[in-house]
Amino acid sequence: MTEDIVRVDLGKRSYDIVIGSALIDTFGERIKDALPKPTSRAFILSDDAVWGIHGERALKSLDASGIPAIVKTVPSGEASKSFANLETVLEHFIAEEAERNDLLIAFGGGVVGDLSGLVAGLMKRGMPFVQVPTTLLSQVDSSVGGKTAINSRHGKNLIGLFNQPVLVLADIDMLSTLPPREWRAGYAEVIKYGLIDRPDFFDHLETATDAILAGDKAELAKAVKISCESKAAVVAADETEQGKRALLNLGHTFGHAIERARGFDGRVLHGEAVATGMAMAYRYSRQLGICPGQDVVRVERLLAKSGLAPTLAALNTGDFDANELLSHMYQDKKVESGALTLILAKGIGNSFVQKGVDPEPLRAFLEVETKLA
Ligand SMILES: NC(=O)c1ccc[n+]([C@@H]2O[C@H](COP(=O)([O-])OP(=O)(O)OC[C@H]3O[C@@H](n4cnc5c(N)ncnc54)[C@H](O)[C@@H]3O)[C@@H](O)[C@H]2O)c1
Ligand SMILES: O=C(O)C(=O)C[C@@H](O)[C@H](O)[C@H](O)COP(=O)(O)O
Ligand SMILES: [Zn+2]
Repeated sequence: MTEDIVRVDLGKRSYDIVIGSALIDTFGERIKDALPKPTSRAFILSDDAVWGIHGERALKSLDASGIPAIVKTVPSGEASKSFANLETVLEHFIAEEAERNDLLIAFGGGVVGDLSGLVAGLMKRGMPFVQVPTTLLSQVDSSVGGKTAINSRHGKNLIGLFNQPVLVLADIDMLSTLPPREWRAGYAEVIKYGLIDRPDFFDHLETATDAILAGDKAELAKAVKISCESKAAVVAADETEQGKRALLNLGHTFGHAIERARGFDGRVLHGEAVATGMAMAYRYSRQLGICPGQDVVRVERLLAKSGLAPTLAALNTGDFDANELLSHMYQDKKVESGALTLILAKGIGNSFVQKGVDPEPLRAFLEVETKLA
């Protein structure tokens, strides 16, 4: 398989996303240019499961390139995006005398990536970091764009920094060990790009879903590349979400409220919540009379075909309370002067940012959503 390179164009902080096969075997050589000095060490942050499966190969490659490595793992899962882990990881790397001219490597999914980016930004006021995303979700979304965060008891990603990596290495072969549920969750963010502004991509996904979720390499590489191109273009235009970057948040105001309602305990994964949140955004758009009903049906159908839940009930985690969901939505980072911002849609591939959302019709909508079968 040939490699694809997608550039994230951010002036001095521009970087490449390398998408390919067996990248991990040449990992050491590939990060050499990202090392601030020839003597820099690699500080690797991973999670227990990913490191158990892929760590040995990564270390072998670093060793072959003569790059010393210090490894720290955290438990797998969303609960690791916590203050406690942030402290543990920082103190561990500081005890190992990490220097600003060393390189931090995020080796894992979005949890490890979000935590690592924050660690890298805080460590001695900043050290460079490389993203090595190992889940579908992290290859198509979280490793790109520099949003880093941990969760607060009040909500999702509320403590964080914009901090761009210096390189992203997306080895699609690593996805061969990913559990099916994680494939599906990551695929929600792939569908998101079609829904935002790529109706052609959405059309393609309607026929290519089975192949992508079965790990067909050509289809997978194409989906990862298109997703990264879409995200890179938005990030280059609006790095810190002053405007159009908010489109990447389609389904997330609902989705993050769902995750918060379940306490980040793994019952609902991020991608699963985003899938349901996107269907809700489309249904709310239909209720407002701005989105054709047949587009909503297509969205719900593709999500269901992908093993994702178009409704809260289909998440199969019990009841949700409309008022609780609405109160969690008010912790969203897009809230302005106390008013909600939602990403709504005029159709498939035609999403837009709606500020100043009126809470009362939304509350009524949520009452209905929490009772849907
Ligand atoms: N920063 C951003 O722009 C951004 C974008 C989207 C999502 N996110 C965040 O990303 C997180 C979700 O990321 P995720 O879906 O990658 O979850 P994750 O990091 O929890 O990984 C999912 C699971 O898969 C396992 N795993 C990872 N790679 C594997 C592999 N190759 N083989 C076998 N198992 C593997 C992990 O151990 C974990 O149990 C959420 O916290 C979300 O908020 C951030
Ligand atoms: O990169 C972005 O911008 C996104 O919104 C991508 C989302 O998929 C991702 O989940 C992000 O972390 C959500 O951002 P937040 O600002 O709502 O926490
Ligand atoms: Zn997301």
